[in-house]
Amino acid sequence: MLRITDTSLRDGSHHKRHQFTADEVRSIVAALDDAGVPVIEVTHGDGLGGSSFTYGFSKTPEQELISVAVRTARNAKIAFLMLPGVGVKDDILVAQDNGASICRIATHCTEADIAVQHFGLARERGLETVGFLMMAHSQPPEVIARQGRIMADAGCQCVYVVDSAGALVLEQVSDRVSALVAELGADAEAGFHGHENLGLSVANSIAAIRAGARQIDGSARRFGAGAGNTATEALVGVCDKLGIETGIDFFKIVDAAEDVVLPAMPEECKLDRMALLMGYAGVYSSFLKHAYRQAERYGVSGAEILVQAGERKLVGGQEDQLADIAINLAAKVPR
Ligand SMILES: C[C@H](O)CC(=O)C(=O)O
Ligand SMILES: [Mn+2]
Repeated sequence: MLRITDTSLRDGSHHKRHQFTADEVRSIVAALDDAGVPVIEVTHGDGLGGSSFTYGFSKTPEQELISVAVRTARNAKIAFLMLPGVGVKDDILVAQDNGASICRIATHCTEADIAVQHFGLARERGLETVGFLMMAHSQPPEVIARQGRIMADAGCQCVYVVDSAGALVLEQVSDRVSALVAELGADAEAGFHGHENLGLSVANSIAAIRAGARQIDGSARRFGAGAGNTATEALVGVCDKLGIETGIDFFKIVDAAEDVVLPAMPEECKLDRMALLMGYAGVYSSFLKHAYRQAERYGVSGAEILVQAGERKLVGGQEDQLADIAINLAAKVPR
């Protein structure tokens, strides 16, 4: 059976500027769990420890949200995300104490080695592990496979191709997933996390499944960074039609997305000019809100900030450079 992880309560945190309340988490987890979603990810958008000046402060401490999610879910497992350096090993232990059982560790797709000790700790403590190779469009399949091998050797049980920029197009997904599957063999599974910036997240997820991915991320109502993630409910419907079992009830997940998740969203995730530019230029989806903020602050074009972020090949953690680009634009510094 394909395993779908719903990340609306983690990737959606970017879109909500990390302002989830305990009540929202409670009602969304209850609805997703009732629909049969097997894994629900809950954390600050930038992972454990993300609540900060750089990334934006959480309204409710993420560990409290994790506890609420664990107490609410009857069947779903609760996962958390951590980026080594943003969070630290102790954060993993606290999340486990709060009842989370799946530890997802994300690195830029050339830097898997910074996660080795975190995978080791998570496995030692009996947590299930997932590895995220972020900005996977920026490296060819063989590099993704080599980096996946580093994660698997460190104890990662499923390595994800993460299309953080929503920039991958169909075969570019299957080529990366196939390379991972060939490299990992029986040592670990492969997964895929998509963004909708070029309107391809469901199709890309199917390409990933056909290339051998066993785990796929979705977000109900696409609640996520940029144009949002693969809509969980659309993915479930397409999987039903293709005969791919997910264990999720299509009618219940459609209702959950519309009646419970949508009311918690500040607005729908839009496939607009800014999102399309991100997909086209290969820009990290979670830069979107930061780009809007800097554009407003310095009176410059948000679209131009994103285009230059793509030219600079910025990666997650370089949010401060968006301010630098905006300042240069305002001062009309030639690039
Ligand atoms: C920390 C990022 O938001 C992880 C992610 O969802 C992505 O790279 O995409
Ligand atoms: Mn994402």
